[in-house]
Amino acid sequence: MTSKGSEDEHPSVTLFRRYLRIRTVQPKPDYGTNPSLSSILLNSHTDVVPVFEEHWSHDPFEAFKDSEGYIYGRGTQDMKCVSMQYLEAVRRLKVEGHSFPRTIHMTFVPDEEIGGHHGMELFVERPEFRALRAGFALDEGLANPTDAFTVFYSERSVWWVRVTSTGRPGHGSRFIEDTAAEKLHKVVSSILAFREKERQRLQSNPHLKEGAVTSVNLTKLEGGVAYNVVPASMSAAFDFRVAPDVDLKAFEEQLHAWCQAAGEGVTLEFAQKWMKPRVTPIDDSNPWWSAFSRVFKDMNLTLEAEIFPATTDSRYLRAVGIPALGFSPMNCTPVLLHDHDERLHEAVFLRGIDIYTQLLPALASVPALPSDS
Ligand SMILES: CSCC[C@H](NC=O)C(=O)O
Ligand SMILES: [Zn+2]
Ligand SMILES: [Zn+2]
Repeated sequence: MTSKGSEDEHPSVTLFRRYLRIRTVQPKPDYGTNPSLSSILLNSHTDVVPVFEEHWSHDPFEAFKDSEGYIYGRGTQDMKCVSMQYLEAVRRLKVEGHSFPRTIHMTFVPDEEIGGHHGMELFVERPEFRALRAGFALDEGLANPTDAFTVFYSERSVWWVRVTSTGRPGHGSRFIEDTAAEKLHKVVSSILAFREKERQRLQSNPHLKEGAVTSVNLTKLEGGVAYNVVPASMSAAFDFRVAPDVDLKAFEEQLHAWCQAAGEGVTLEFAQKWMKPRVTPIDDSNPWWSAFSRVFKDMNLTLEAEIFPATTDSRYLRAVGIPALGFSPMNCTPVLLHDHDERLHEAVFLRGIDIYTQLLPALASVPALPSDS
């Protein structure tokens, strides 16, 4: 038999022949990996967000595939596709007998959808994580409805803020002075005016993408006991996503100033307050970026670099000094993460494996860097 190995060959013989193909010839033996170099980390989270089954065309956990090839399911985009593409690309490269100077690690982590506080946030502090010696990481991105692919080099800081307003209570028929509602209304107006300013700034500049401006939404209003009782306290909750170029200290002072301007007894508290925005450089000063972007050039694929509008586990990786890019290989695909009828075309999924099969050798072959020693 002269072929590369066949189905009737004993698997041990196939392995032996694969080993023989690795050129471990002195004086430059290709031993495969160089463990003195930092590794590549392929991260994905395994949890998914809840579903409203009544709004789905198909059972969201059946992985239904329609006659055109669209696969429906929670996690098809966010981000079970990526976990499986990593595995399939690595499997393909191993079957083909490749080895690279840098080790490739894959992590499958929990709890990302609820902030990663019991997942990646803890993991990056563990000795087991440090032992991976990750020099660069890939994590999730978003689909792109056009022919282009999007890559994310930073993300906005999540700030969840509750403003509580206290004031004078009384009978609902009276003109009571200094009510909680009036003061809360002032703060809500200030914050929503800021929201409108940022919205306009985004809308009027075609060069700005969503992640480059700060967003805020009023997401909860709480308080009150009865129609005819003026309450002593009311609160409003806001979901801020602060752009990475914002001075966070000054922004926090602005929030306090809006509360103070509304009157006495208006305070704020944070339910989430990310204070470590980081940006992975996307120019040739960053050899990881050079390797990553070169693959897209070579494959003749368009790449658009953006700031991730929400949060991912990449923030924890970047905060401990690991350059990370958020990338989910889905072009020509509407952004359906967290949505009803989340779906992905099987051809896009398969193409993604091809892309990782090109990307991983390039990243795992980045020559030794000063940061490796
Ligand atoms: C701070 S916990 C929130 C995490 C969530 N991540 C993905 O959707 C998000 O809302 O961005
Ligand atoms: Zn996700
Ligand atoms: Zn998600």
